[in-house]
This record gives sequence, structure tokens and C-alpha cells, in this order.
Amino acid sequence: MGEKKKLVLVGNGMAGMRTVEHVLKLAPDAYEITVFGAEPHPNYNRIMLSSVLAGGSDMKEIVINDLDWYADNGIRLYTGDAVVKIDTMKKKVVSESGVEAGYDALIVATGSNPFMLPLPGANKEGVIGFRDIKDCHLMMEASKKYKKAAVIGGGLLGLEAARGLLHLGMDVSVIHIHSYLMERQLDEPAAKMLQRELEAQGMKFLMAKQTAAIRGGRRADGLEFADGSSLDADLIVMAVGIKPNVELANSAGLQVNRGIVVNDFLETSVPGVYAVGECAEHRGIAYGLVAPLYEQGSVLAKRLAGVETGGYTGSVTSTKLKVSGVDVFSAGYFMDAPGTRSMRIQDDLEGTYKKIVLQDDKLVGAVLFGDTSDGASLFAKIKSGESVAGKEKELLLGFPAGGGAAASPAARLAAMADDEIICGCNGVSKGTIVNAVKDGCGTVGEIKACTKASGSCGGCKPLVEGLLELYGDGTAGEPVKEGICGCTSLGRDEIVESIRAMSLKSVKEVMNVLEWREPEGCSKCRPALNYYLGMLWPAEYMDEKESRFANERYHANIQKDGTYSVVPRIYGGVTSPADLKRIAAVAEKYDVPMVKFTGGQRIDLLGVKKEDLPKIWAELDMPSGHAYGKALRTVKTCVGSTFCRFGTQDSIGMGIALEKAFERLNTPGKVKLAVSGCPRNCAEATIKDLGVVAIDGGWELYVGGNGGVKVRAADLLCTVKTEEEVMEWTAAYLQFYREQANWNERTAQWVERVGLETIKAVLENAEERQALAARIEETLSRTTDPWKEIINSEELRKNFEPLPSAEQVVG
Ligand SMILES: Cc1cc2nc3c(=O)[nH]c(=O)nc-3n(C[C@H](O)[C@H](O)[C@H](O)COP(=O)(O)OP(=O)(O)OC[C@H]3O[C@@H](n4cnc5c(N)ncnc54)[C@H](O)[C@@H]3O)c2cc1C
Ligand SMILES: NC(=O)c1ccc[n+]([C@@H]2O[C@H](COP(=O)([O-])OP(=O)(O)OC[C@H]3O[C@@H](n4cnc5c(N)ncnc54)[C@H](O)[C@@H]3O)[C@@H](O)[C@H]2O)c1
Ligand code: SF4
Ligand code: FES
Repeated sequence: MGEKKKLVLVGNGMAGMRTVEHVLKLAPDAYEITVFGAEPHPNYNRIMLSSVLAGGSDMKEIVINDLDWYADNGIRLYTGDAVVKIDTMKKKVVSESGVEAGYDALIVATGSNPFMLPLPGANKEGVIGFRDIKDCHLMMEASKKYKKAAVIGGGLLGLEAARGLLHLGMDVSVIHIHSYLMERQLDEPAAKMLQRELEAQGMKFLMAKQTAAIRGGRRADGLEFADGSSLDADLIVMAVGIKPNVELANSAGLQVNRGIVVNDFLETSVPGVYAVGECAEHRGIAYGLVAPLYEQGSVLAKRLAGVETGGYTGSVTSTKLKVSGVDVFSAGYFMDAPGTRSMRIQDDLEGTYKKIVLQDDKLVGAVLFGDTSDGASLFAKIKSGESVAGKEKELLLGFPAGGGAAASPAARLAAMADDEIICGCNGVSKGTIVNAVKDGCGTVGEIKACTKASGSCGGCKPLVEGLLELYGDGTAGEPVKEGICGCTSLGRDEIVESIRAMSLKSVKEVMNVLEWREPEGCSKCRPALNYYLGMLWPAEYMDEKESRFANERYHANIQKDGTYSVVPRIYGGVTSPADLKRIAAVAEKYDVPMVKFTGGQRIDLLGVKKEDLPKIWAELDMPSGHAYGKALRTVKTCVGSTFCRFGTQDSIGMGIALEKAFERLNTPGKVKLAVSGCPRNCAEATIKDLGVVAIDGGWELYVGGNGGVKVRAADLLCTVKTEEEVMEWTAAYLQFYREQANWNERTAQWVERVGLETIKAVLENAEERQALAARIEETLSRTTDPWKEIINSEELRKNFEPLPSAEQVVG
């Protein structure tokens, strides 16, 4: 073997070092390698700085290659020593401390610098970017001394910084120049849902605000805005984008636009000099996410190792916000544009949103909020460019992993194709991970070491864990265990049983004792635990409002424009002139833009401002119709024997009695009832969660019906003679559903899952039926009307006050 060539890397960061790792694998003996890093650390996972700040990781855990690794691989490393000159004629670099290193091949991987707004006062102490370990330390230190932080920029970095600062106990305001957050990754509906979720975590927002200056003496003490308002702040983090770090390349005479111009083989304008990572500009794009940079690194490594490669042709990117409790995913071209078609579903109650964008017959973009489990599959379709003609609805409603959106995480993973990418950052497919598992990797750490999957942003960790559980221990293909979400591997029954057996009494306690992976949980497990605790301990458990979706916290449905809807309870759909007058007066007084009848025979006041809600409730003086919650919604009735000539029973009376008995009941999913006065069934009782149909001399009870996305005709549960029996069977059935169903499972899914015969067997046993009815009574005896509670509590009313403007924050 001839003498080794000299490879020098300038920039000991993520892209450059990934390239070196590849070179070592492909051609371990080809180069004598020297690395210069401006930071005084070995190579670390910059992405995880957000997690360090938010308390999810330790600084020690984010080191990718420790000093021993460099030594073991024969790499000469200079840390804390920036290269200040590249001499392309003499083919050598010179560092700040005077070290000179000659090269045959030089990689420039100097990354980016945060873009610092050139504002008056921007050089004051306390004004920082968020890019490296030093910035992270500065924020941690500031949080010990100061209270108020301002983050300028509501993009990925700004929001992750703000979440970290909240975790550190600071009062955090995000100042964003646009009217909605993350406009580079999200459309407006998803961004508004995100904002509401972050507000619920305690973040404050000043939207459509332009910062004009930074106030203060030596240290910053606040911001001034272009509209004349201001905000107090002791720490100011600028997160308004990045700019490629090209100073060195410029002075060396490399061709530079926004970034260092490279071709498909990462070659710069000077022979023997390559650029990779955020500092490089390929076909006009300088990327700011690791996945494309790693793809570049892999091509460059092949080039340097003399392995054939087709070159780098550019990347479609996807992003996930790394804020615990919030699931956001965006990929490709997600905005509507001429020539594209889009489809979307938004469920304000569940707090989920999904948009897919199609061009010709291809999927070109997607935005997901609340449930991002389809992200990997959608991204695979975007990247492959395959035709999705005829499958558009399937893509929107969920992948057919044996059941689409409702399928379990394990079923979805099992149904994924082997070439689908699980780890977006590192481009690792399901097949590669499964092979690693079959080859003996028994932990996520081992899979990471072997495939790199989960080693960067960590977003794919739940999927990697899922694959480990599915294919581990030689039981390939058979689901071993599936958790209710990525935070735990425990299923619903195990959790409920543990809560009962160990007398766990709060969401936090459940997460601690049952060793949740995410200390704060997520938007799937928090509301589920809140429900299970309330169901098991009706007497003692204090509902945790912060674990509920926004609609249930505000007791009103949020509409697409951010206003709310008010649906008062109208028992059995029967109203009175006095109630109608009051509703009309309120609608006029508060300029309610629309008054509409709902499908459930209620009156809906749409377009109400949040701050008007308590006043409107007070003036209506009617109970909440719970049109926003997982609760008994409506009991629809036909006119029945009171007026109808076909009516055999008093359906209105029965409907009102049922609604009065079970209003305010918390249930795993929403519950709709109906009562028809004869088998003509004008109240459509057989597509309800529970429908009552009068027959001669009695009543039939139907269960598990649904008239929504997937229509299901209800099954006949029983035929009874008296009204008392209808009440008892209804009570027992609802309580059995409350106790047995998964949170968020409608009765239709539940009945199908457990089988009608199982439910019948329990309810036909009079003793069990009465015990269930007694348990629901205990719960019902403790419910209160949420609107009244808010009207009567000054503290609760504060949640409805408009957000303070910047001036008031100062004041
Ligand atoms: C807080 C945070 C969270 C992020 N989260 C994500 C995420 O979830 N997903 C994602 O895909 N991306 C994320 N990113 C972006 C990702 O970290 C970057 O895209 C990636 O680190 C870029 O790699 P790079 O090697 O090009 O640059 P860097 O990792 O910045 O490395 C460049 C290195 O070069 C050094 N350097 C510069 N000039 C010189 C010189 N003259 N001499 C010697 N050394 C020099 C720098 O000090 C630096 O260490 C995040 C970024 C931050 C800051
Ligand atoms: N989860 C992730 O994938 C992740 C996390 C953090 C950072 N990153 C990456 O790090 C880089 C930096 O992130 P970023 O969020 O700073 O960049 P960005 O460019 O994605 O977002 C910057 C945001 O700041 C806003 N802004 C611009 N000027 C402003 C002003 N004067 N006042 C208020 N707001 C203003 C913009 O509207 C934009 O939304 C990006 O490449 C990003 O992709 C990714
Ligand atoms: S269901 Fe029967 S009783 Fe009720 S309105 Fe229709 S026809 Fe009349
Ligand atoms: S998706 Fe980021 S580490 Fe796997």
C-alpha cells in the first residue's frame, strides 16, 4: 500500500464528522485525517441542545464521538482552534493558534451562524443566538438570575428555545414577525393549533410584531417594537434563521453565493477542496436540517474513498418540532399553489389536523398536527414520487395497516414496507432496523450504534422501539407489546390495573411510577391518563385541566378562525319561547355572526370571542351542552306519542329523562343518544352510540351505532318493557363502556372490538347491571356544570381574558 493521502476537515460538526465516519468505513487506510474545530468540544449532537435545555438530555449524553474515538481512529484533532486561512496554492490550512496542516483533500464544513438582527442595542449583554453548547450554558445561567425571556422568531429553533426556557422556569414571550407560527413549515390552521397548545404550556406570543430596538444599559432589559409598544426582557434569544458560515471560504477565493457553491459531488470551484453541510450551497439551496446534509456526506465520502456514486441530486425535506407534548410534522411542498390540489381533515376536539397536497397524481407535501404517526409513510410517498391516484382518501384518512387511522402503532409498523424510512435524519429504513434486530441488536442503543437510527433528533425513537418489540426475541412479525403512545410500552389495561392496584392518584404520579420515557408525557397519554384517573377515582380525583384538549379547557369548540361556538343544553331538543328570547338577545348583544341548528337538534352560536364566553353563558342562564367534550352530547328525539299519530311511546319524555340523568358525564369518546317513538325511527336512533326505539308495549335499546366517517348501524342490545328498565340498562351500558373502553374509542369501535355478546353477557346479569348502574350514579352525583363553575369563579374567569398586549406586559 502506498503512502496515505492527507485529508483535512475544517469544522468538527455534524455534517463534516459524519463524512469522516463514512470515509473510515469505506476506506479505513486511505487517509491520514486531521480535524479542526472552533468549539472546545469533541463532535456533539447539536440537535439535542434543545433537549438539553428542556431537561430531556444531559450534556454528556449528546457527545457523538468522544476524544478516545478520535485517538482510536488515528485522527489528529484540534479543538478550540479555528482555521483562519486556507492556502489553496500550497494546499495547506493555518489555524488560529498557528498550526499548519497540508492536505490532498480538504473538506470545509463550517456550518452556519445564527442570523442576528442588526438592531440598535443588539450587541448588549443578554442578547444571544441559539447554536452551540455555549449558548445553552448562557441560557441556563441566565435562568438562575433572571425571570423574563424574549425569543425573537417563532420558527423551529425559536419554539424549541422557548420551550427550554419555560422548563428553566422563565416567563417566556415569543415575538414572531408573521401572523402565524412556523410559516416555513406549517399552514395557518396547523400553526394556530400549535400556538394554542403552546399557550396552554405557558408560552406567550406577540404575533405580527417587528422588533425595532433592544433597550437597556450594558445588559439588555427589553425590546421596543416598530408599532411603538415594548416588552420587558432580561434575556433575548434571536432565532430568526441562519446564514452559512462562508467567511473562510470567501477569503480563500472559493466561489460563494449564499453558501459555498458545490456540484453534485460536493466539489467547490477549487480542485481538491470540498464543502459539505450547512455552509454548502447545492443547486441554489443551502440546507438547514441534518438529513440532507448526511446524504451529502455519504456522497462525498464515496467520492473521497473512490467508491462509485451517482452524485447528490438534492433532497426533499421533512421536519418535526421537538417540543414534548406537541406533535407537529411537515414535509415537502405543503402550501397550496397553482397546479396543486389539497385535502385536509381537522378535528378541533381531538386537536388533530392533517393536510396532504397533491400535484398531478403524486403526493408532494403534508402537514400533520396532533397525530404524526403517518408522517414516515407520507414522507416515503413524497420522496418516491410514486402515483397515488385513487388512494388519496386512504392517505388522508390513514394508512391501511389493517385499519387506517384507528390501527394500533404495532399494526402500522408491521404493515410498513421494508424500504420505508423510519429514521429521517439518518435515512435508515425499516428493513435495515429489522435486520439489525434479527442480527442480535437487543436495545435502542445497540440499534443506534449499528444503524445510526435514533442517533440525531431522536424523533424516530418510538418507532425504533416499536420495531424492537415487534421483531425482537426471535418473534419476528408477531406484535409483542404495544403502548398507548410512544411514552410507554404499557397498554391501556396494564395502566388502568396499575392505577387501581397501586392507588395512583395523579397524572404525574402515574408517569413517574410507571416510568414514562417522556417526563411530560404527550398529547395522547396525558388526556388518556386524566380520563382513567377520573373514571377510577370519581370521589377523589381532581380533573387536570392542563391535560385536556383546548376545547375541553375552554368548554367551547374552537372554530377555524380562532373564535368559539356556544351550544347550550336543550334537553331532548325541546325549547321554549323564553329560552329562545334569551338566546336571541345574547346573539344580538354580542354580535354573534351565526346562529345555527345542529344535527343534534341544538342551537349553536358561532363566532364568539373567547373573552365573551363567560358573559354569554351567564346571560343565557342555561347549562353547558357539552358540545365540545368527550361526554354525553345530545339526546335527539322525535315528537313521539305526544303529537305523532304513529307514536307508541312518549319519546320526548324519555329523551329528556335520559339527558337529565346522564348530562355532564365524562366518557372515553363522545356519546350521542336518540329516542324514536316508533320503529319508523325519525330520530335516527340506530346510528347513535345508544338509541332507544319504542315498540308496542316496550322499548328496544340499540348500541354501537355511528353516523360519522365510518357509518355503523347499531346492534340490538335488549328489549325491555318499562322506562325504569331503559334507565337502568342505559346506565349500566354507559358505565361498562366508561370502564372498559380505551380513551378516545367511540362505542362503535369498542362494540366491534369486544363483541356484542361479551357486553350482553355482562349486562344481562342483573346483579352486575345494578352494580354498574350504582357506580355511574356515584360519578354523576359529583358532576357540576362547568359554565356555572367558571361564571362563579374569578380565578377561572381570568383564563378567558384577552392576552395582554405588549404595552400591558410592560405596564
Ligand atoms: C438547537 C438546535 C436544534 C436543531 N434541531 C434540529 C433537528 O431537530 N433536526 C434537524 O435536522 N436539524 C436540527 N438542527 C440543525 C442541525 O443541527 C444542523 O443542520 C447541523 O448541525 C449542521 O451541521 P454542519 O456540520 O453543517 O454544521 P455544525 O453542526 O454547526 O458544525 C460546524 C462546525 O464547524 C465549526 N467551525 C466553523 N468555522 C470554523 C473554522 N474556521 N475552523 C474550525 N471550525 C469551524 C463550528 O464551530 C461548528 O462546530 C438544529 C440546530 C440547533 C442549533
Ligand atoms: N426540529 C427541527 O428540525 C429544528 C429545530 C431547531 C432548529 N432547526 C434548524 O435550525 C435552523 C435555524 O432555525 P430557525 O427557526 O432560526 O430558522 P427558520 O428560518 O426556520 O425560522 C426563523 C423564523 O423567524 C421568523 N422571523 C424572521 N425575522 C423575524 C423578526 N425580525 N422578528 C420575528 N420573527 C422573525 C421567520 O418568520 C421564521 O419563522 C433552521 O435551519 C432549522 O431548520 C431545526
Ligand atoms: S319515529 Fe314514529 S313516533 Fe316518532 S315521529 Fe317518526 S313516526 Fe312519529
Ligand atoms: S428521525 Fe431524527 S434521529 Fe431518527
